[in-house]
Amino acid sequence: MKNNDLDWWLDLVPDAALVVGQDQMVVAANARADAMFGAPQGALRSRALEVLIPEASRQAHRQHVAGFFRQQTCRAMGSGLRLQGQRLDGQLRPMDIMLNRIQVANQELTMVVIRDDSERVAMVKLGDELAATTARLARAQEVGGLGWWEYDSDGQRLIWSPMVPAILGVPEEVEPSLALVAEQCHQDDRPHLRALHQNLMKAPGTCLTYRIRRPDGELRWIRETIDHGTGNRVLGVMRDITTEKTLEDRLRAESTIDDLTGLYNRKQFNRDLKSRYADYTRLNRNTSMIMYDFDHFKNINDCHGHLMGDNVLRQAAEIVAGQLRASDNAYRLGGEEFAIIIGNTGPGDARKLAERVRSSVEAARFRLGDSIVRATVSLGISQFRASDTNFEDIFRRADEAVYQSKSASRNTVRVVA
Ligand SMILES: Nc1nc2c(ncn2[C@@H]2O[C@H](COP(=O)(O)OP(=O)(O)OP(=O)(O)O)[C@@H](O)[C@H]2O)c(=O)[nH]1
Repeated sequence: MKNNDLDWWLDLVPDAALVVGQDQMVVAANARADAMFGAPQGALRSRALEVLIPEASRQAHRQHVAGFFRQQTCRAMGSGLRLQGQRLDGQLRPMDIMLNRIQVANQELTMVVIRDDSERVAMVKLGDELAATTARLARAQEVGGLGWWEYDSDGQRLIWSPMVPAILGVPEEVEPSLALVAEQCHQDDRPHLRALHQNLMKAPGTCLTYRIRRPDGELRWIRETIDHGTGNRVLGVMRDITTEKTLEDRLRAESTIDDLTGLYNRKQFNRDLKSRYADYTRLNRNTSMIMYDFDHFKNINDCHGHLMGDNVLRQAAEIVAGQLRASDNAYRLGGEEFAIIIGNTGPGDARKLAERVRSSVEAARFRLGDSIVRATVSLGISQFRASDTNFEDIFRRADEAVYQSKSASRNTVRVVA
């Protein structure tokens, strides 16, 4: 090939191409090469090749080129490496470079064909990031006990994430099937789950908690939320909530507070009464106890509904709590039965407090929506006695006193000291 053929020939190359002499000067460059390196047309010619190479790679590049001229080969440069070229504005670009020996007018030259590798590098990076995100997400789902399934009503096809079989305790390769979930579901919860599955297309927005029995016999609590998938698809998110549920049950069992009224519960009442009895036997410090029970409470439920009944219990508890001193404690013993333990108080003070409780409940107007209800309570008072053999004796007498109030006229106070 002759020198003047070189430009014509380079223009035929579909990629950016340069021809470089052994002195590493650019002998010729096509328009694509100029554009790739951000040079005005023809500006690359007669430049040192090194201006197109990032500073950090120049040393390695010199050795590479020297080696190349010793071997008579055509090869990809730096295969396996991420090569970068430097544009004249200093910007670095990933590049794929092919070297080829050519002879022009008896000169040994190198033809350098360059492809901009940015897109491929960006795709590889994106792929790596996607793989990392997918792995993180899978791990998060595993840690959180979270699985998902998607049902396509057009193709009647179900797919699920690997966490679903893991939650169900079946092999990962098991064919996705909602019938399998229903089969494992606890028999008491199964009708609800089946109803949900039969109406999947109307289910988005639904949340269901159910139990499953895994093949290894383990019972698991699942909370399933249904949402819209893409197109005609329904998405189900299954969460294994066994740990939370167990904790919740334990906390409830350990709790000393009544959920409805916020007063202490029966468990705390027994503890406190026992401790007061110990004070009485050791220090001769007496305690009074008031017990009270709503009158004809069944009528309130029957006439105004259970919600109103709950509301009366809640509001009355607030009213009563407002009557107490810091040393008094109020309890809900169960149902519509309540108690107050009063420290260091004689029967006279206990009676005054009981009367205040009675009259404030009687005076209250219990409201729920537009409804207003009135209620009364029957109260009984008792104290520890020297003949008592355990802490429950005072309780039995207070109960007896309530019974006497009910038998008298209700809405009254009786004492069985
Ligand atoms: N709303 C509501 N009702 C309750 C709750 N606990 C118990 N009850 C109701 O309280 C009513 C108690 O009824 P009974 O034991 O017959 O007593 P009563 O109707 O109050 O009649 P007397 O005690 O004889 O005055 C029942 O209808 C129970 O269902 C509760 O937490 N909320």
